[in-house]
Amino acid sequence: MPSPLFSETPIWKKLAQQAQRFSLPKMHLKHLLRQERRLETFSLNGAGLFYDFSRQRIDGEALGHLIELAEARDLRAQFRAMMAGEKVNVTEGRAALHTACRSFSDAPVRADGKDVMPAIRDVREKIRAFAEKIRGGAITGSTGKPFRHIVVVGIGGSYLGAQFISEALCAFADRKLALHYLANVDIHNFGHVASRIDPETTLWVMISKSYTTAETLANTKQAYAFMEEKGLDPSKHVVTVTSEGSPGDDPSNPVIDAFHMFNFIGGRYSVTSAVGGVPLSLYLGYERFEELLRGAEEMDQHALTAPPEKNLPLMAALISVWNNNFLGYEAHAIIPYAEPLCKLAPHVQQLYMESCGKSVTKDGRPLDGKQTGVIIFGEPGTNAQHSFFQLAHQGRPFPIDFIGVIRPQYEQYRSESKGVTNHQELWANFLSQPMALAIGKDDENPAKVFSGNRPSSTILLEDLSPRNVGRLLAFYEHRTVFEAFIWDINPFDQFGVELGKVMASDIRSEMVAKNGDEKHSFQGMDKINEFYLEALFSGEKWQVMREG
Ligand SMILES: O=P(O)(O)OC[C@H]1O[C@](O)(CO)[C@@H](O)[C@@H]1O
Repeated sequence: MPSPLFSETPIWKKLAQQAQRFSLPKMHLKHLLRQERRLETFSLNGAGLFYDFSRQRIDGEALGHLIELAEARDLRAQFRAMMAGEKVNVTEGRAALHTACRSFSDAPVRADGKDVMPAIRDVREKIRAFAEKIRGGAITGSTGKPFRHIVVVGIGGSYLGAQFISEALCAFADRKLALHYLANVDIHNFGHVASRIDPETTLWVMISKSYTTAETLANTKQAYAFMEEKGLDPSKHVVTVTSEGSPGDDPSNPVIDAFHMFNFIGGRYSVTSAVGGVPLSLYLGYERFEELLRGAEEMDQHALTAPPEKNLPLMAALISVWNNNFLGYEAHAIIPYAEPLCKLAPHVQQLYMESCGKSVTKDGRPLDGKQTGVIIFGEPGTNAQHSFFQLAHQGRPFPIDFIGVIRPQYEQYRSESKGVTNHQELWANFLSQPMALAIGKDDENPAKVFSGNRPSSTILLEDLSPRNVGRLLAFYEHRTVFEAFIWDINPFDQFGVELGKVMASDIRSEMVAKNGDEKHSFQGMDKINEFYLEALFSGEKWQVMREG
């Protein structure tokens, strides 16, 4: 029996009624914030994170109904099924076992009846040994020099997670190693990287689960041509991370080493597999990668075992659904007041928008667009304050996650300006922004009125250690899947990326024909694309446009 559509459940109706109360002036956040014990009532501690939702447009009654929602949709049972290896990715007939990647327990985890843990432990061990050899100089490039540059080639889930973590933890990185990312097929990305590396001391890490992704294959070819042009032997400069049996898992194409990821791990959930493990262990050392895994494991266990009213990612999912489906916000910003988390928002953007950007339930029943994910974006504070916060304060409202860190990674720099350290200045803003958004301000001049009543949550970490970053990573992963479980959508497939790829393939065929025969005509294509292809190949139409 499929579960009823969320919008047809009694709890949906109750929540919709609750939401109406929040349009009353007395429910403005400036009043709600005066409630006694507001912070204590609407905040949680768990797995090393503090999650404060006291500045959300919520009260005890609405919260009670949200907890009821968690029970009505059986969220923890769905999460348990995911962690136990059931085929929760129903449209692709697969398990979603990213949590197994960071399990250090002796308990088996079965997918298709087979314990996946031995293979996962083997990969971890292989990563540890490999990273030690590269970092210690036991494996060198083809001219015998130790590696000093790592170029990670991959896109989407085979890139964004590693980039988020490597930025977050770069204070711990080996100073002798520079890390570069080559994701975009745009030749500017390659040119930029090529101009910053020393080819002889460069290790290329090719990451692709499928090894069919056009951008990654094009960049891999470019890298091979570059190495050969420099007289280097690619087999001594390349390592691959891919699925067993993929086109890249090819023994006839020798590489220094090959690491497997598994089909039960989705790209955007793969940073704790070899996808993140190889580049992060090279850059930070395996021990730090393992600390990250242990932090993620703590959050996994918390999400699995804590009851809904104490469960951080589950509560964050409930709040997000409340904001989206019942209060009508269509976007959500992630604003870390911590520069090392500068790539958190792009990572969560893919994680969440690829997972929750769906239009049907997991068994194919149509949903209206308002019943699935919102638009995620973000930038670190205080930079965000000087770019788009004008709109956040006086334009269209959107909920925000403010993320703060008590102790910075660089505690040694303590000079003061206006009587405070840089970190204290950062905190003054980190504290003022959610308050200003919530409370607002009246003014005789309408242009200076702040309507307030703009919701936000605050997430606090003690520091940016690998363990805490792992906890944060898993918090957002679980928040994402809990939301999907509420809507009954599949957060593990991504058919929405296919149509554009197919169309690109048709256009590519036209380009191939033109490259082979300059007389090839684009006539017969749709008129708009004909125009652009003419512009690309001849420049004439562009000329016409400029003259016109
Ligand atoms: O690891 P691959 O197979 O190269 O895929 C890269 C990315 O492309 C996507 O399929 C979407 O375009 C992502 O889901 C995936 O992470």
